[in-house]
Amino acid sequence: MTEANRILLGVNIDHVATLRQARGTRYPDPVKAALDAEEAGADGITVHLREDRRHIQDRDVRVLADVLQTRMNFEMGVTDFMLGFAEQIRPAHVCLVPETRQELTTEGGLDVAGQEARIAAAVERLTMAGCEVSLFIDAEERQIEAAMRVGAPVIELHTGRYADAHTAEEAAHELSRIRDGVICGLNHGLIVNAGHGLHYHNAEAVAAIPGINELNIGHAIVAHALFVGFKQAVAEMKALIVAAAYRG
Ligand SMILES: CC(=O)[C@@H](O)[C@H](O)COP(=O)(O)O
Ligand SMILES: NCC(=O)COP(=O)(O)O
Repeated sequence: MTEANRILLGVNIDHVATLRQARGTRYPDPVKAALDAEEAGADGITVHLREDRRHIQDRDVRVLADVLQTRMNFEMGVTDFMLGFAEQIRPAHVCLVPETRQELTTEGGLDVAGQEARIAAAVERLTMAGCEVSLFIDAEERQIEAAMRVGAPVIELHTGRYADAHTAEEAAHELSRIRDGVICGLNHGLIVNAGHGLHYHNAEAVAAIPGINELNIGHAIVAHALFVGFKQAVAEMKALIVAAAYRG
């Protein structure tokens, strides 16, 4: 395998915490899931500390920061509280995401082009704290160019529209938008990740896009883990995307 067809898997453990929060129990523990994921080949662990704390809690992030062997990708909305929290924790990666309280899940990409000064200030604060900042955006040229202007070295392209496509034509169209986004990001010197809604039947096509650096996948892995165990679920996803990237 060469640098050109290497792909990384970031495992999002939010929905292990969703199950715990549903009953207010101490289990299942997302920290245990993170450690199992690392043993099974995860290259990093993603957590989204939502403003409404529906899944991951502040303590989870603090404990993970102490115990992870790989690296944390900390997803957060652009708020003063979250910026201060990230400055304390100093995760290796911070991914800025849009957030509304009522949404079922993250619905679209961050509008970087529409709020460049605000995002640039956040990127600068986080960079000063030693975090590599990525922006979770739609695969649109104007958002990718804005990401570059605000100084973020990394973008994560939102694959939700591809994942939610109802027909093969729609999926092909959304996939080609992601492919164009990857090319555009690389041409602007950015590291390009992707994620959201990817599962065992749709991730390969995204992994096969040349130049993509990392896929962040959570819900599908946690769901599959119910039947095969967490390590096996992670190992299967890792094998699937690595093989797809290798085939190209
Ligand atoms: C930003 C993103 O795409 C994911 O982290 C997603 O937010 C997972 O958590 P939710 O299901 O709470 O949206
Ligand atoms: N940023 C996307 C992510 O971390 C995982 O999203 P999902 O696989 O839970 O939809």
